[in-house]
Amino acid sequence: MATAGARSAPSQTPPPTSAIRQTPAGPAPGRAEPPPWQLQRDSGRMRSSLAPLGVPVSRDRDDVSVCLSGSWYTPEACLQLKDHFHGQVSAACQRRNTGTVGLRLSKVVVVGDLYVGKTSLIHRFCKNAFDRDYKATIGVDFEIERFEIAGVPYSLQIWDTAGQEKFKCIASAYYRGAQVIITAFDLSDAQTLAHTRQWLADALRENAATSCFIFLVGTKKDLLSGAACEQAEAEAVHLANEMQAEYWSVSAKTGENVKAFFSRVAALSFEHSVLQDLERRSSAQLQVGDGDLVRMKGSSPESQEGRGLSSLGCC
Ligand SMILES: Nc1nc2c(ncn2[C@@H]2O[C@H](COP(=O)(O)OP(=O)(O)OP(=O)(O)O)[C@@H](O)[C@H]2O)c(=O)[nH]1
Ligand SMILES: [Mg+2]
Repeated sequence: MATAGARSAPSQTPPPTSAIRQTPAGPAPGRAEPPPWQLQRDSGRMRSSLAPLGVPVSRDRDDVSVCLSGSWYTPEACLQLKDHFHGQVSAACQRRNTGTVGLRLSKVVVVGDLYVGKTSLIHRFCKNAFDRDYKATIGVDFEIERFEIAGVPYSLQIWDTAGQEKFKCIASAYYRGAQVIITAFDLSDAQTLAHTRQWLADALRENAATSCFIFLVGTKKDLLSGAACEQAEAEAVHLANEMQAEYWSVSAKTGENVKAFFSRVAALSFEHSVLQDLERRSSAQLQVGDGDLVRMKGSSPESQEGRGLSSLGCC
């Protein structure tokens, strides 16, 4: 597999408050970079937590070391590589000052050709199950997955959309409001990779590119090996670069990389949500602060009307 750069879509420059660092090169082969979160199973559900914050220790390194190990890491596709949450996010988590983030659902939309394995990928993650038989998704379906990240509850609403043409108009009605877009293709079918451009374009028609994380995910990794796999991945990494997407390859059948992939999705969107919330609250506070200043000067808001802001100064 490979992790490659996520884009938090704006331009390629991370927003000022973005936690995601661009890393010029990956860790040495076999040396796992300390992951920012760790995974726990809780009643069959995936949970992720960052504990303790900022301390480079993981009790469950396997998935992350796979995705970051040198043999899979592809720096040419990597726009950003995350190894720590943004300082403001860590601090907010420690102070339990994450606002409404724990109450909201972050929307993840999975798109791609029929039969590429979108439903299977989601089921592997959410239910730890795999079905060999194909049952086409009709329209859309969704799963809600709850996490705990750094002690903060966090939920992803994962939308599974139909790849069949006849259901496309139903499915596309659900693209709007996505925080994460996952474009999936079958590693053993080059056509499905070529089609991901169109799938992404369709999803972005309903979403501001600057507000989404985009992933390109090659499925059915178990079907390929050796040179064929390398070739397929090289092409995918190339396209991921163009899309400014982060590339992963997974197998719903064996479970390879599935947990690590969704953990990354959760971590990135969690961090983004917390930063957004902090920004929103600090600008709201600024506005309230202005009002307080007016009152502190000893006059009612009404009496200030008609007086310019300059008249509120201390002199
Ligand atoms: N070998 C292998 N087969 C897989 C894998 N993932 C899915 N499949 C098989 O591929 C077929 C299609 O999988 P689905 O998950 O239903 O595909 P989909 O993308 O949801 O299809 P639509 O709902 O029609 O868009 C099924 O027969 C799955 O068992 C995988 O990782 N490895
Ligand atoms: Mg499906």
